[in-house]
Amino acid sequence: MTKTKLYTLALIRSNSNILLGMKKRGFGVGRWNGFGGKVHSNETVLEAAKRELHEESGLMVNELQEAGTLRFEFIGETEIMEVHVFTTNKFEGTPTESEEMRPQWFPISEVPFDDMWPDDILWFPFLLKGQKFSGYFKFKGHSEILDYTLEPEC
Ligand SMILES: Nc1nc(NC2CC2)cc(N2CCOCC2)n1
Repeated sequence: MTKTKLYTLALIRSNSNILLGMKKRGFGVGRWNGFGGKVHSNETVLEAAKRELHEESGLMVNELQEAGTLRFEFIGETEIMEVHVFTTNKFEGTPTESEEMRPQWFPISEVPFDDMWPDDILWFPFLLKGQKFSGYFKFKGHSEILDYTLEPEC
């Protein structure tokens, strides 16, 4: 019986730069990513996105824009990961290293896709154009996408 687990992912923009964090431990360790994680049972997805962003980067946001939804299946595992992606260019604070993440600004033209989750290069163009998206990815392990669907979502 497949079980869906909710996650958040926040991508912070500033002019032509995007803030990514190097994951220092746990799921996705060694890869650059936006900031996010599990949604707790006592919070909304939006509350979780703001909490995780602050915990992992030190940044505070009043609002986050919904950017898209990504669902991930892993061969041999029953859990589906449902990742709600958000973005904003309005934030307060200075990016600060946490136990989880080492933040760094990247020019949009220099996003280090080779050191990110393999799905990111596929949906980033939608994010950067401000076009909401919906994607489903079937992974074998943590580096091979067996197949996927990805479409704009109004
Ligand atoms: N960029 C990205 N790509 C992902 N791909 C799936 C693992 C194969 C997951 C993910 N996150 C999941 C955990 O919470 C943060 C975002 N973030």
